[in-house]
Amino acid sequence: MKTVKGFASATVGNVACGFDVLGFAITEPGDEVTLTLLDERKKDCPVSIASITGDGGALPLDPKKNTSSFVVLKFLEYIRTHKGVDFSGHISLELKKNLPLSSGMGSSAASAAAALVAANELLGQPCTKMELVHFAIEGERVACGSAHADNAAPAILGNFVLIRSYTPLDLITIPPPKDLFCTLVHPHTELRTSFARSVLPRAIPLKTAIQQWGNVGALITGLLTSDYELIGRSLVDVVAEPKRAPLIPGFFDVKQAALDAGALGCSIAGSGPSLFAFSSSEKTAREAGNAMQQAFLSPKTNLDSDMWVSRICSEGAKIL
Ligand SMILES: Nc1ncnc2c1ncn2[C@@H]1O[C@H](COP(=O)(O)OP(=O)(O)OP(=O)(O)O)[C@@H](O)[C@H]1O
Ligand SMILES: N[C@@H](CCO)C(=O)O
Repeated sequence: MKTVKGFASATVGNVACGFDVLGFAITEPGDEVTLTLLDERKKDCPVSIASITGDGGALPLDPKKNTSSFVVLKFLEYIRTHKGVDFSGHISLELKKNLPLSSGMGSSAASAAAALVAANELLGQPCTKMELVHFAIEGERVACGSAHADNAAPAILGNFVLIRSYTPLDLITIPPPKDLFCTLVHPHTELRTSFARSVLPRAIPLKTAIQQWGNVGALITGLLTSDYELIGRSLVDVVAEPKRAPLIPGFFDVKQAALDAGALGCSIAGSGPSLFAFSSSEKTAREAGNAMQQAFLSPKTNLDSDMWVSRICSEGAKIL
């Protein structure tokens, strides 16, 4: 009986201006998926979920509905049709859910990415990490109805990932500047990605688009040249943030608290309700996080929160 444990960390989608085209991974927290290879197939499905812990009973045990098992099913189908690997055994899956659900921290993608690296290892690495990204993206469709890649791709590949094109998928990995630190603050409230997407406009004025793609280009330049000041002034989102900010209690106060504490910039993490901030030192990143948590605790919002300070993860999903 062979057992493999995979790990994938939280990710931040959009990075302010890069709606659905830019995301990055942090080093912790993350989800863990343990896969055990059994000789005999149970029922007619090659994957079953033996246990899920840390989700308070919220997540589906149906292998076609949980992102972790769903993506393994897609992976098995792919290696049968494209790699000639006809898997006749059974995979039993245990999910240790460390990321909060509907948090904006790429929770559904982390489960999928951890399961995929474990499945790939279990079956002798038939796929590259780049191939695994395709299945992880399909997992996002199961989670929220939209196959966006800005959590799934960095969850597998690490670093910043820019999605130049979805069809065909063209991903560009961007290593982080040396002294860039991320503060992630998760207020204790949920916001479903599917709902946060439903409030967005279907079309945007050309003037708005011009502002947005100017910032995306500048942010990428800032990352590639380690120009922290440029990174900070490019963290501007005129498309999603104005529509989603009202869904996050105290958003503007929390963002201002981060900036006042010296952060380079601050915006919604993915679809929220978490916020992320960038700083050019760990000390400032911690001070920004403390200030953001205090702002969430103000009488107006009175929300407890969790905070993580991390460098950008350059490793991606891994075997533990
Ligand atoms: N393994 C899983 N982990 C988390 N959510 C899952 C998982 N499998 C299925 N889901 C479903 O996905 C939904 C949560 O996804 P959602 O995209 O809202 O959260 P998120 O991943 O934290 O957000 P974001 O993509 O904004 O970072 C829930 O409805 C949940 O039932
Ligand atoms: N790009 C996605 C990320 C979800 O975490 C969105 O903003 O809906």
